[in-house]
Amino acid sequence: MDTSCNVKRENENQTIEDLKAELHPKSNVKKVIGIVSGKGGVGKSLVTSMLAVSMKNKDYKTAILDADITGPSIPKMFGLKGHVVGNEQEIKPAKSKEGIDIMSINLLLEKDTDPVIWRGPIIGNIVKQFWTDVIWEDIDYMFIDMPPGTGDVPLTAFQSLDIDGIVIVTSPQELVSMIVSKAVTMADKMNIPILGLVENMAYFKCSKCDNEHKIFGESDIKKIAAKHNIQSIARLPIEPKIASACDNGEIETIDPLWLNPIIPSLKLDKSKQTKGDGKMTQKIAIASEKDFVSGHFGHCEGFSIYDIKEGEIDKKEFVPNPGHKPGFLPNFLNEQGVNIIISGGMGQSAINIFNEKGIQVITGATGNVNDVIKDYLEGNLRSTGSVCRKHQHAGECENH
Ligand SMILES: Nc1ncnc2c1ncn2[C@@H]1O[C@H](COP(=O)(O)OP(=O)(O)OP(=O)(O)O)[C@@H](O)[C@H]1O
Repeated sequence: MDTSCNVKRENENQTIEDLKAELHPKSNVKKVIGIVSGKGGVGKSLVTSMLAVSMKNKDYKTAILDADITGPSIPKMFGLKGHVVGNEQEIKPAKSKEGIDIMSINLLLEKDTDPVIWRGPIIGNIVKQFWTDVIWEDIDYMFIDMPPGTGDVPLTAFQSLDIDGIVIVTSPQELVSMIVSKAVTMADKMNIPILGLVENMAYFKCSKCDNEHKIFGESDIKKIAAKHNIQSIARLPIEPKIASACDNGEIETIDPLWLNPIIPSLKLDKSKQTKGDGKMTQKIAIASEKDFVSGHFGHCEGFSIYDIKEGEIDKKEFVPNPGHKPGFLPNFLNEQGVNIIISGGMGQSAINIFNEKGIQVITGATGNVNDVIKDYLEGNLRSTGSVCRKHQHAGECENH
């Protein structure tokens, strides 16, 4: 027996597409990534901020829409205090120190400690207005710090904004498997791909013994990702420097290397790709002695140069060291198109020249070059900032 009534509910045939709000006519955003989590406090805003910094460092024009209306932490992480300017027709986003465009409810409140106690529909409307009324000018990547959870509020945000993909943030204290399943179901319903999974607070690296301690026990994040066919996983440690950077509004000073494993999955669609074309390729040079990282940049035997395409090694070649006159090698490697240089040690003047040219320097690396590049691609290689001083290896590290 058919127990359903024949009256069609209003909106029954309305597709999710119909609910999508239009960007302001003056806005132009190429790729929109939503960052979601099962609950508050797991590091969703941190990952949103670090992804924005990471893409900004790769020369993309980047923005953050803080849709976490009841717990807006983005302005604090970037040290933004002032109010945004706007009128009835349009609002200009605030700019971070490094030039990331940011919109958050905290930039509209009288005091940033004022609580936001509105209910779901009002919150949904504010998120929508951040999308429709703010001028997002020529943005390559917009990262949306979504409201936590998988309930009504994030659902409305998903339905009204044109999101290209989501990144899920979890922490080991959560019921990770359940949270990921819920987020996957929500994304499936919306037909939005899951681009990556970030496990925040995955371990603590002790500065004395250099071991990784799994404070919350072993995680089965890889199994969970495989179950849901999520390819890209990044792990963030519990890191006091991160906590103090968040508290002091200095998130842009934190090197977001840990998130490298998921960066390739953010690539711009071909249809939307314009000036960002090709930036998902990288050229990484490792100062080498045969197959090992050289301790002395200037006097190394040569450079193992890797072409990286979408996170994978596409080509590797060995380029002999053409000579170590001061200032010569950084220019030489720049001409080769190198974006990142990895070495055991390096002199400060060489580091300065690389920095001026926008080439990232990672020092303190040791071991086989193939292991080092693997560590880099998995987000596990950190720069110690090791600088060779004159008295240690005169001339060898391009120190003067
Ligand atoms: N990996 C980490 N190492 C050290 N501190 C961390 C780390 N991740 C997060 N924190 C700390 O936890 C705080 C909360 O993180 P964050 O604001 O990103 O969480 P959230 O999931 O966005 O929470 P909410 O939704 O409540 O805003 C940060 O301000 C930071 O101080």
